[in-house]
Amino acid sequence: MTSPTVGVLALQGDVREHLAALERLGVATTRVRRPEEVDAVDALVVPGGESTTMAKLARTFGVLDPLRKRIGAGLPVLGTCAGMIMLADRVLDGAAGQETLGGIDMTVRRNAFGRQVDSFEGPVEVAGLDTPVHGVFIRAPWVESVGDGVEVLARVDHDGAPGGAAGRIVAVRQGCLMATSFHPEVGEDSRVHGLFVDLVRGS
Ligand SMILES: NC(=O)CC[C@H](N)C(=O)O
Repeated sequence: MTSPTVGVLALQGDVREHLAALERLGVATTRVRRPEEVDAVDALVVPGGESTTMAKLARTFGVLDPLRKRIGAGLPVLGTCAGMIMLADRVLDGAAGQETLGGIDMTVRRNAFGRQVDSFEGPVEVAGLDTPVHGVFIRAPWVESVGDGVEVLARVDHDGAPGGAAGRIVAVRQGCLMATSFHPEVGEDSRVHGLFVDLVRGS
């Protein structure tokens, strides 16, 4: 796919920052809020925000099931922070009855980095990038466990230092689904979005 249109799920969260990051890469973008808009995109970003609110709004706006269907049919999706939770097949410490879109065979722990350190920043080495990105973690989840088909792209130590093999999983990929615990849309560095756009173009 040479010139894909990438949608940003625009129910709640930091939609504008994702649109800006994609536009810096020269990608055509659009906001997705209604069922007919779900069908109009070649790929989707699910932003950071609040996953329980986002899931409820997705149900209310009638896009939860259409999105699940498209993800099942191979729609490439990047989820960041709350968006990572939305892409998880299993959630720990979720709200009662919390729904997700699912798609990535992983168990995500919501608000995992704890209340004291619930926001921190630091360098994150991401597979496929030459130098670390500046990771911004805001009440971030981590990935507790992944299935066999899931590639781990990044880990950090609990305190936010680069984690190596022992660190917590903060970025993953399964097929054309990608998720990060941190917010790559904050700041001017669009390289994580670039990795996603490469996936979209290759799909
Ligand atoms: N910055 C974020 O997206 C935070 C995610 C939030 N803690 C949630 O559970 O949805």
